[in-house]
Amino acid sequence: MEIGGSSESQNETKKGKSKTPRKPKESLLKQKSPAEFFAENKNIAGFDNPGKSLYTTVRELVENSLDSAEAISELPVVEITIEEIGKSKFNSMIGLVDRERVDAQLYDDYETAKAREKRLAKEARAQEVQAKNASLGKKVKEQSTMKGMKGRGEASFYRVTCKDNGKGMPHDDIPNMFGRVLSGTKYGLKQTRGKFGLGAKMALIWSKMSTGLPIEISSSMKAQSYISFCRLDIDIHRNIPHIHLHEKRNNDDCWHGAEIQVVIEGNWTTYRSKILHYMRQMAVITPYAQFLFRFISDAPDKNVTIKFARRTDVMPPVPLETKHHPSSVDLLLIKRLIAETSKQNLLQFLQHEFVNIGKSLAERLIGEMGPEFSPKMVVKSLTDQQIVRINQLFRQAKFDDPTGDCLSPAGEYNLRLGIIKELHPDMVATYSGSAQVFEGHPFIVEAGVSVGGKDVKQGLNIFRFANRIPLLFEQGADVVTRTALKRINWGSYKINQTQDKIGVFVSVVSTKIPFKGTGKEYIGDDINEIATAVKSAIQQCCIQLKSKIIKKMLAREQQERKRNLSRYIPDATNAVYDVLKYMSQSHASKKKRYSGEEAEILSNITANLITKETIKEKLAEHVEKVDYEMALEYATQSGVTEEPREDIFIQTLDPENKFIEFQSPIFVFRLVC
Ligand SMILES: Nc1ncnc2c1ncn2[C@@H]1O[C@H](COP(=O)(O)OP(=O)(O)OP(=O)(O)O)[C@@H](O)[C@H]1O
Repeated sequence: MEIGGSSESQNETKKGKSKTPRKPKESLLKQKSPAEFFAENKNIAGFDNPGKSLYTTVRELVENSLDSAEAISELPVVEITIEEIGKSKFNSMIGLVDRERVDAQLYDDYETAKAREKRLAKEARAQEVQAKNASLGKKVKEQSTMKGMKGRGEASFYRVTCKDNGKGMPHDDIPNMFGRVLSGTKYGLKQTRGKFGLGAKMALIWSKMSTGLPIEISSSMKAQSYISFCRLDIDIHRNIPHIHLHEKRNNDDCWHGAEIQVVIEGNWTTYRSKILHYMRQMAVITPYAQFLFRFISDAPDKNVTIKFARRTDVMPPVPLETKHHPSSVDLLLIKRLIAETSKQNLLQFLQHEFVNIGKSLAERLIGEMGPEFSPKMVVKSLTDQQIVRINQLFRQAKFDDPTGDCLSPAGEYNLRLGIIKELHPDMVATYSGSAQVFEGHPFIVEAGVSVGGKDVKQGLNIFRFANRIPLLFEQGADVVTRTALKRINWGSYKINQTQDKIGVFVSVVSTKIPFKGTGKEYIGDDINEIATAVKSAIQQCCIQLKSKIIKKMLAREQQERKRNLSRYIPDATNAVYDVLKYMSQSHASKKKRYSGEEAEILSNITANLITKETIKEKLAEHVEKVDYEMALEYATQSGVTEEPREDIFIQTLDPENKFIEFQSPIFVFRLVC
């Protein structure tokens, strides 16, 4: 790849036709370190602009904290604080003296008197239009007074701190974990939120680019007598940590976990809602974690404190590290596995370094490779050609699919809890699919579909999760959105796609999520296996909902019928009474004689023993009876043998709040101790 060139060589190109003999061309070849590459292309890691960088920094730190607590089966407690730092405070932090503007015209936001006049006139006109619209009851748009301003404007700085109760980090590893791009502990074949060994370093690179300040890490591992403290930044060109301070401090409180602090440029105003949505959705998919989110500003009215309480103590099982499936490997990987294996011969290597290759299959595979292969041959002596042969066979042979045992899906219970907590829907259905396979990697799709609820807009409200990370960006291209919009016939499940308030929650877990880009923002729609599993999981939820919806519709119709019949009771009473009165008069005056039961009724009318009130009561009783009989008939037909049931969820006793909550979609029952 040609990256830039020396000024000399550029001059040469410009001059082009010079007749002077050319000097031998200097080589244009240059190298870049991974840190340099990501610093120059930070958008591919989710650091597109200051606002998005603030969001991604929060994400990366929170996800590391959750991975870390879950790795030691500790119910996560994560505290995240974003502290706004004014320009003066920031300057004093870096030892820079504030300076007043002297040459005003030098600045990008300088406005000439004429331009100011023009702008004010325009704003006044806009205000007039707004006032007019408001008086007509029309929606008014917020006016931006600084619209059209040139330049990047004043930067805003934030100190982001994330503290957890996780496993901490070994003292000596901390510098590389935070100061060397593409280094991490999550490269193994395991379901984790982190994968690339990049996130925390990107936060540091961004802080270096925007504020020049280092990152600070405090960490202690379980039962460790000291807390490691490290202040470092990164040598971008060499991709190595540049350590300012690395020391051991007392750990008198026997704390374990990590606290990471970084000062970056950001934009809280534009990304406030994204960050809060992220935290809310993270709390939904991780109801066994407790989050404390704080935004601290110089203006106290802008402060935000949200505690997302733990809703359950049930943690999904810890994801397990697994071995490669033979259909997911390539030449490079086979070579690496050969270099790293502790097994001596080919038979042992095949048996122990891959899943789904038992002894007899390994023997058959070796037989199939050709006469120069044997079970006892030393695996490290395989030639390049022989490795190609193994790879070819792996691609063509049939292997059992990997099981999903190593995965840790959120679980239907957690998903349901999250949906109820988030949307308070009228009805909800959840489904957990069985493990499927994409390119040798197992994956599980879980889905939840809800109808109704508070703060839910009409139409589809889509919530996506991958390895239990909420995905908030690039929604349009994501497999879940596309499937919900285009491949589900909502009408056939009695759900109105545009009028109903529909919540669609889909969570995918895998040893390898095929994200588009390192920013982990969406899963493409081009993977058939995943698209099919997503569609089927949503459909399963819809099938469950359909029967609930039909029952509700029938109940509503019945209610309607009853109301309609009851509406006629007063008129029917008058009519029946008038007829009976007339008949009773004929009977009494002997104009027309009635006998038996009829005569008895007519006498009771005359004697005022049957009044309008009596008829009204009888008619009402009849409507009730008809309604009950119809309900019974419906219940017999549809096989309903019990009273309707409602799921309820019990929240654990929180030591701070002495109460237990029973939560159901329609009520919360609080037991105070
Ligand atoms: N809060 C933490 N507690 C314990 N270890 C941590 C913590 N934060 C980071 N680490 C360690 O530092 C390593 C590097 O973190 P980083 O965020 O750069 O990458 P990652 O999480 O491995 O992958 P990704 O780039 O996909 O997020 C992690 O693999 C982990 O071992």
